[in-house]
Amino acid sequence: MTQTARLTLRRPDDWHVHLRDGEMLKAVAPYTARQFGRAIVMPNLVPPVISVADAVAYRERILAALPEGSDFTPLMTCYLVDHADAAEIERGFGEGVFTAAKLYPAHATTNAAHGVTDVRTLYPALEAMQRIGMPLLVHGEVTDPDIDIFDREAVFIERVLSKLVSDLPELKVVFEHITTAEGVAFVEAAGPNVAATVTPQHLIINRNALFAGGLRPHAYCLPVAKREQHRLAVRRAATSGSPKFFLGTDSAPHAVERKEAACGCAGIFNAPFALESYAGVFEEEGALDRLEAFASENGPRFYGLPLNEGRVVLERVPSEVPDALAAAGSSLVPFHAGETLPWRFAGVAA
Ligand SMILES: NC(=O)N[C@@H](CC(=O)O)C(=O)O
Ligand SMILES: [Zn+2]
Ligand SMILES: [Zn+2]
Repeated sequence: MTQTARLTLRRPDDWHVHLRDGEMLKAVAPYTARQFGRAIVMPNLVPPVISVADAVAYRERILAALPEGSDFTPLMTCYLVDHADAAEIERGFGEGVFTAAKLYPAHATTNAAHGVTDVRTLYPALEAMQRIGMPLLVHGEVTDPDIDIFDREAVFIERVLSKLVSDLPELKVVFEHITTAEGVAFVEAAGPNVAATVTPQHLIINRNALFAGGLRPHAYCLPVAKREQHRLAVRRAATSGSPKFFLGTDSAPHAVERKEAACGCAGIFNAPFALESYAGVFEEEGALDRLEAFASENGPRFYGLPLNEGRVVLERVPSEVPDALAAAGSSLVPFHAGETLPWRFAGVAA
C-alpha cells in the first residue's frame, strides 16, 4: 500500500476554542492562528463575555495578541445567562460581532458559574436566534450531582436537548464536543439544523487514559472521556463524511500547576498539534480523503459562512510533541506530550 506523503487542504477553521485572556491569551493565540483561518472563541472568561461591548473589547485583545501579519479571524460568542437579553444578542449578531451564543448549564464546566439554571428563561433569546439564523452552541451535560459524571451527556439529551430542539425546530444547534454514542445518534437523527463538533482527544482517548498507571490530570477535560464503545462511535461519525460533524478542538489551556493539583482544572491544551492529531485519526480510519470536509467545509457551511480561500500543507513527517511549552510565567502540557505523531503541519501553502 502506498502511503500519502503530503496533504494539501483548504485552510481549516476551529469551531470551538478557549483562547483565555491576558498573558495566557498572548501565549496560546498564536498556536491556533498558525493552523486555522478562523475560530469560534468561547466566552467563558472571568467575568464572561455577555454584552456586545464585552465581545468587541475581547476581540481587540485577541487581535492584539496575534503575531505580526496574521490573517486569523476570531469569531466571537455570547455567554448566555438566565433571562439573556434577546435584543442585545440580536444586535450583536446584526453588527457582525457575535457569530453564535453559548449555553453552559450552570456549574457544568470551567468558568460556568454564571451559566444557565433554567433553559426556559432563554426562550425569548432562542426564538430571536432561530429567526435570524444565529447558531446556539451547547455544552451538553446535566449538572445534577445525582447523575453519574459519565452519564451526564446522555441524560442532557433526554432532559434538555430533545425538548429544546423540538420546541425550536429551525434553530441551528451545535452540540459541542460530543463524547458518546447517544450524542452521535441524536445528531444523526436530527434535522440538518443540528450538528456537532468533535475534539481530537475524544477521538483518541477513552476513560482509561485518566488512570493509566496512576492519575493523569492532563487527560482530564469536560465532558470527560467515556468508554471505548463511545470513542469508536464518535470516530465513526467524525470520519463518516457526514456534513453534521466538524472540527472543534476545545483546546482549553490551564497552567500546569492548575492541572497537577489536588483539584485539577478540566481542559486539554491541544492547539499546538491539532491538525496533526486529527490527521492521524483520519489516516488510521482510512479516511484521509474526508479530512478536508471535516476540517474546512462542514463548519462554514453549517454556520453559513464562506469557505476559506487559502490552503495548508500536512506532510507525513514525524512531529515530536514537547513535554511542556512555556506560557504566561508557567507552562502548559500539550495533548500528546512526549509522543511522536506521524504528521507534521508544514504551514500555509504559498
Ligand atoms: N473542556 C474543558 O474541559 N474545559 C473548558 C470548558 C469546556 O469547554 O467545557 C475550559 O474552559 O477549560
Ligand atoms: Zn464545554
Ligand atoms: Zn470548550
